[in-house]
Amino acid sequence: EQPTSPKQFHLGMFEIGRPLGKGKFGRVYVARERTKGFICALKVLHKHELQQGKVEKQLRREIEIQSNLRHPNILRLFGHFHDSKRVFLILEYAGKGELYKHLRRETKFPEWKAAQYIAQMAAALQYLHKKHVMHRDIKPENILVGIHGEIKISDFGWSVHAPNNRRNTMCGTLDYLPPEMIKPGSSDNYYTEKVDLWSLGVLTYEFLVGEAPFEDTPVMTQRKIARGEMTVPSFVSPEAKDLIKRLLVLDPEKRIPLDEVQKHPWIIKHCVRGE
Ligand SMILES: Cn1ncc2ncnc(NCCc3cnc(NC(=O)Nc4cccc(C(F)(F)F)c4)s3)c21
Repeated sequence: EQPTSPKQFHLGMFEIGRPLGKGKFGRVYVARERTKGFICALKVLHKHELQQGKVEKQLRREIEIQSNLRHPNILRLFGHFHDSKRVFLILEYAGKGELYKHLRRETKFPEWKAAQYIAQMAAALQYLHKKHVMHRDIKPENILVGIHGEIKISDFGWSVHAPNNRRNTMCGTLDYLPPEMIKPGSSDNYYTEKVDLWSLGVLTYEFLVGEAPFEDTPVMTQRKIARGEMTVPSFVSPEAKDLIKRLLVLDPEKRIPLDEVQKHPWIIKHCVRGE
């Protein structure tokens, strides 16, 4: 009989629904798999754009890394297929869409909500780091919200296995880059998964304040990051400020580890046990 999870997918298997958004490299649609009515998100990438962007290897790495990840706060990549012109990613559908849209609409999150999101991020990052995978592009734009309000880290297009001493020129915002990825390279400027701890600190700040801590012109942002120069507004609670300060530490080795993030007083205060 028909194998339950056919390894071969093709476009005819899906009924395409509304567009969910468009990224740099392609669009995403809700899709329903015809035989079982299974709802997913289908990301369509155009091969010529991937070739022009010289990112085919990155995409293969993303597919390889993400197909082995199973965590409630990490968006699943169920499979992929291609036709003559396009590559398709079959992704878990996040029912409440993009987190950054919620953040922009609400300006900033109340401390209880920010703490729950950061606790879920820390759990997902702990799972990733145990597999020596660093995401390297943690920011609100890469976080989706599931139907039950849980967050899902997504878009592993920049993830790699740690440690990594190749400097991929990152595109997009500088706001989330840690100092060790900004400093002009001494030869041994390799970096580890601790880069995600810095980004978690930037994310905590942005959830509570509504803007990134080093936001400025590109040149000034790089300088502020390299010096760890930022101020936390007085409306942020002392506990939240303490966690931000322990994550935004210039020396990667001195950043608070993820298991201590999950036991931090600010997280404990807002995350009801056994929730
Ligand atoms: C908006 N939205 N709302 C609900 C919802 N539910 C699920 N998904 C959504 N959106 C898609 C989220 C993504 C997940 N994984 C991605 N991966 C990727 O885009 N990879 C990728 C692309 C181009 C180039 C490269 C390369 F080569 F550079 F590596 C890598 S995008 C949803």
